[in-house]
Amino acid sequence: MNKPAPNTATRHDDHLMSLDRVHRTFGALRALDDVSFDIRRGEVLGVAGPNGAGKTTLMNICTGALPITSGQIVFEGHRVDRMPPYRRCQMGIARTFQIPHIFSSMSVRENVALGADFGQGPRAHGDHDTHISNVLEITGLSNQANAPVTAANLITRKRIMLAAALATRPRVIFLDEPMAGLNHDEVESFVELFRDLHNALDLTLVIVEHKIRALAALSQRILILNFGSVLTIDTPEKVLADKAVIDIYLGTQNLA
Ligand SMILES: Nc1ncnc2c1ncn2[C@@H]1O[C@H](COP(=O)(O)OP(=O)(O)OP(=O)(O)O)[C@@H](O)[C@H]1O
Repeated sequence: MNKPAPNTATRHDDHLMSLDRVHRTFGALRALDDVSFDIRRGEVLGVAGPNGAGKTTLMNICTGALPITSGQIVFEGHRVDRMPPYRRCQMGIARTFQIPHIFSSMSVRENVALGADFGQGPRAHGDHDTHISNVLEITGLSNQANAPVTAANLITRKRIMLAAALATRPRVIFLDEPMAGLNHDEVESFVELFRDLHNALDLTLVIVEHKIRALAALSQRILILNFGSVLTIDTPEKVLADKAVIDIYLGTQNLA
């Protein structure tokens, strides 16, 4: 695959990905309305906001599931907003979904191998099997690698989807509500897992999550979307103390 020419005008070494005046409309509805922000290399960026604020749409336009209406998205100096999902994936942009997208008729290892195949491209590496084994190890799936996925519970399905995303050798993973449906102990174990992944790998994580305490524990910054616009983007401490954020979002959340 030929790499597109770098967009030097918008390149910034600290910025892995930049959104510039991005709009996404559905008919008259502005799901994303003039959204501009940068994702910093190596950060965990939390994304939160009320229902319908545009969080999933943001994931979709960054990863290629939806085109933008106007604006631009730059990743590692390259315009990516017109690229299909598989090309963005090969450049290092991966995602996971709120409801696990995995193949139940396949084994855990086969699901992860599909991710590795999908992520191949200009960054293809040598030892496929070792890479898959390493991903299974770091996601805690080694001891069930050859088991069929059929009987897996929700948290295991989420681990398999995460492992498949990691197998693509991403630079950034967009995670859409990774803690949804998990109980308190499972949330704690996922927070630990994300911390371990973030520390062990050269990874940037963008996490959409309603479980705001877990999100604050993980993130260096939190972006709050409201009616398709960026209300604020700052440290968890500042965002959680922001009166506008409390009024439009946190006041309606269960913070227990
Ligand atoms: N394919 C679509 N067609 C029409 N409208 C859509 C489509 N996808 C999203 N929307 C609308 O865009 C707005 C933003 O939706 P989105 O799913 O991005 O919000 P969200 O912040 O992820 O919400 P939630 O927290 O409930 O998941 C909503 O008003 C939604 O109804």
